[in-house]
Amino acid sequence: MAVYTEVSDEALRLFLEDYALGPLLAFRGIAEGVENSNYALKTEAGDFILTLYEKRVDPGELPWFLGLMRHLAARGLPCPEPVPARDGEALRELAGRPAAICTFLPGVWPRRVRPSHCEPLGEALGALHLAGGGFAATRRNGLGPDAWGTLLERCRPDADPALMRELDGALAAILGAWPAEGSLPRGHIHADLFPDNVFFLDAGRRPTVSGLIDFYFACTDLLAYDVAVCLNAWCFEEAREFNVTKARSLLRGYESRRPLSRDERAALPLLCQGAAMRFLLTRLFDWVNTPAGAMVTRKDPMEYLHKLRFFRDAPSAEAIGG
Ligand SMILES: Nc1ncnc2c1ncn2[C@@H]1O[C@H](COP(=O)(O)OP(=O)(O)O)[C@@H](O)[C@H]1O
Ligand SMILES: N[C@@H](CCOP(=O)(O)O)C(=O)O
Repeated sequence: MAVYTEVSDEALRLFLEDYALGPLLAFRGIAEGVENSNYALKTEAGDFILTLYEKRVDPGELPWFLGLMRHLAARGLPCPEPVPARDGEALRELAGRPAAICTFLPGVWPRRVRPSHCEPLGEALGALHLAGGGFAATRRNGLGPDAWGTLLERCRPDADPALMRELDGALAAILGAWPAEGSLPRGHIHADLFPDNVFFLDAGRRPTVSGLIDFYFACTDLLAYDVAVCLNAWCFEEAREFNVTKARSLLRGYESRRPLSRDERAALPLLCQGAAMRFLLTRLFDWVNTPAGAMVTRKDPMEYLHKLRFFRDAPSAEAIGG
């Protein structure tokens, strides 16, 4: 479910009067997604996505997200491009919510990740990091290492004490070893580049990336941390074993655009533990705080406990594909 705010035909008609997109041809709510309300929109000018930003997105940060997407799209990255209205403004209001229209991207996200998806994914991530280079404004990572301790405390009252003890130990080890400020390259990262945020056109044996979406966790942080997020999200099998072939393909693709430094490569097992901790904690928080009966599918935190343990025990960067 991801239509939290309904839009009436009349409200949409009035909203579209501000744009030069021609008459409306079709309009439907999109069931996928969890954060915002998304609608597919077709006008004489083509296909678009209308997003109404819901409570978890800070309206003050929307200009940064939309600005980054505009910057990346202008540099050829296949990401949604905010569409300005006649007055030049893309960020507007509809049904009492901040709202924007973005370009529609073709393709589908892979329900089952194959090794052949991982190299093009890595290339697209490397391209994103390079293209982000010229975007001057920065955004702090609100779900970075300095937020994990607070998140852990917020989970503690409702979580299993043995799990909390394990996470206390793991978090202390991760934070104690985390790369010092300035020691690894930084830039704009996606920070949530999971399979459901990457569209492919499945052209035979070599799928091609046709879209990168959902930039609403994007921020300015260690570039290699984004690689670590992808190693977590793309390189484990259903039965939870790590697939080093997928990891090597991902890194090969990434390095074809942006080679990792020796220090970045050496830091990968630690960054992967950090990324596993981040998704474990947000999932755990949502797990204990989602009211019974809410129309949202909760994601399994324990999947990330398993990944955290795997990366903690990895003997070297080579063991995880680096
Ligand atoms: N630019 C786009 N082009 C095509 N489809 C899109 C686009 N943006 C979003 N979608 C569709 O909307 C769904 C939810 O989008 P997403 O950004 O993941 O939502 P949320 O932020 O609520 O999790 C996607 O799975 C996709 O089907
Ligand atoms: N990728 C995160 C959850 C964020 O969901 P999204 O629909 O906004 O990508 C996770 O798997 O925990």
